Amino acid sequence: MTELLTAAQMRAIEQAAIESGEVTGLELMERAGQGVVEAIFEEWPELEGGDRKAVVLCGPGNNGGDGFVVARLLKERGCEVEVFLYGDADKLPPNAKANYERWSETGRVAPLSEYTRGEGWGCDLLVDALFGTGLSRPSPDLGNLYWNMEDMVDGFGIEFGHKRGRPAIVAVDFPSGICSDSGKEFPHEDAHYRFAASAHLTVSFHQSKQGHFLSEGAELCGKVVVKDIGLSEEKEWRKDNWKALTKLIGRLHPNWFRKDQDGHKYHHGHALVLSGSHGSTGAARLAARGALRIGAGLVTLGSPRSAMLENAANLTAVMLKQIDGALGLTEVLEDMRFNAICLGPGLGIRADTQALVLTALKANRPTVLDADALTRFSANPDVLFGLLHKDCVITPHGGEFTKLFPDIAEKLAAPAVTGPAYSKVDATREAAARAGCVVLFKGPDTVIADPDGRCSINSAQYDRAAPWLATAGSGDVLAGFISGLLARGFSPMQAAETGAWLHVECARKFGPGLIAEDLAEQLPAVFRDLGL
Ligand SMILES: NC(=O)C1=CN([C@@H]2O[C@H](COP(=O)(O)OP(=O)(O)OC[C@H]3O[C@@H](n4cnc5c(N)ncnc54)[C@H](OP(=O)(O)O)[C@@H]3O)[C@@H](O)[C@H]2O)[C@@H](O)CC1
Ligand SMILES: Nc1ncnc2c1ncn2[C@@H]1O[C@H](COP(=O)(O)OP(=O)(O)O)[C@@H](O)[C@H]1O
Ligand SMILES: [K+]
Repeated sequence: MTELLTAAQMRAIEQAAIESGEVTGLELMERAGQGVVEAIFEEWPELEGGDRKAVVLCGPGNNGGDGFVVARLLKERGCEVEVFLYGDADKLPPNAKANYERWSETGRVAPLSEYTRGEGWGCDLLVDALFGTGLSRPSPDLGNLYWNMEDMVDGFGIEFGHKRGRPAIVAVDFPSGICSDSGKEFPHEDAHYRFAASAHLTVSFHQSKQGHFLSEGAELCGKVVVKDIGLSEEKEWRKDNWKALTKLIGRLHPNWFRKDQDGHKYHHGHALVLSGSHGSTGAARLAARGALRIGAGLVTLGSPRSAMLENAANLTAVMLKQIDGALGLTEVLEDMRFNAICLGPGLGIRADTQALVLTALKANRPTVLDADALTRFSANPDVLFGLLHKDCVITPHGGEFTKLFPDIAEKLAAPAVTGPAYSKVDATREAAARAGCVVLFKGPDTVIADPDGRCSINSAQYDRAAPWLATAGSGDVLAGFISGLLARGFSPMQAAETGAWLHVECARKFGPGLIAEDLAEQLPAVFRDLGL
């Protein structure tokens, strides 16, 4: 897993390195500029040599300082470079000022208004070094520029390489206008057209930042490349701060999923999934099949009497047991071999769902609550929070999250006014602390947090985009995946992270045309690809 930093964490790491004498701020800025130029030519080798023109837009802080380094290095590599500054050169921070002066020895710096007033783009490469991690408020006067950049990113590729006027756009650290912690744009009522820049390529430093993977961040960054700027491993700092670090879930190791060669089915747990009544049974069957495919030794679907025939006609490897209401569930759970429970998909939001949830939670087994098992508590979430325990995982989508945590959802939905803005990471952490269990908050940027503050993002963005997951029932399959992993003995956090990651892998394996039934059927191929 990779760690994602906030602006404050990046500054702390930078500060620690500078104070230890390991590096100076000016050296870091030079390496950042070098990293950007390296990434540009790696992405577009055709920009090297020949008659190429670059425009570099520099801002009033250190992001602008990186821009002056980029301008100098591009010029050294043979580009014709024009530089525009937003703000007052006399107020630049010291390192940025030093690089401004260095550039000024060989080139001119014009005010940004000269560029934005001009006709067309007039370059092959546009470097956005206006704002990075220090952006703290909206920039209404840049709305028009941002809007044009979005247009350029959308239209890119048609004439690039043939006709000047459709530049490749590179963002230094972030497309300007995005909050680096939350990925939100800073809106402003006076802004024209757009609130943040767009880019084809974003080059960041040392480690990715949270905002590259949250909210609008991923959409506007294009592609993110992270360049090493020689900051050390900062082991001490990490030891003190590990809980506050957000992880990006990456490729999982096959050992994670292997089954012992000599184990029998009860070694891998027995998951119980509760079905809704007749006519509402498909969701639970999707979850049950997901739990079985992901490796639970046994999976039983608990069905009310009214739906027994319907379920029996549609199940083979998944077993079926009649469970009528909370009393029936209490009796079944006397069998301690049921070591994971999944409730919610298709369960309905009547009072009997509440009774089932309360019974399941009192049994104190690893439990996944999804869909109706969450919605049922919209009017009284505190009743639910009072019973949830540390072995639970709840898996709300945006609507369910809002019903359970209305005040947190309101903060998350509020427009960013000052930076750093309240993020989906902040929201999920706060929700997990309140619920007292793992919360998996769905979306292309699925965020998972536990009550201790550990947090990770499962990204279905960039080259892991999986828009076909937005299909009815895919969340039910995820709930099943997580329950199956709980049955196998994964901890709630591990089960949620692993289930979410495999869910996206399955969607990508199948690709366009995916429907929920297809997801679990991709698991064998995904496991094989992992080397299992
Ligand atoms: N940390 C590191 O390790 C490294 C960092 N590096 C680079 O530094 C960047 C961070 O630099 P940074 O902190 O100077 O912030 P930056 O993004 O340039 O913007 C702040 C400036 O903008 C101003 N300002 C803010 N909002 C505004 C608005 N709406 N409209 C107008 N002005 C506004 C704000 O003014 P103030 O809020 O103080 O009034 C301040 O002057 C980082 O992204 C990376 O590129 C690399 O060199 C490598 C090592
Ligand atoms: N555009 C998208 N890109 C990636 N994943 C998505 C996207 N839209 C939805 N998902 C994922 O699909 C699943 C949908 O779950 P949910 O909304 O509960 O659906 P349902 O209730 O129909 O099963 C979640 O895991 C969510 O993260
Ligand atoms: K930028």
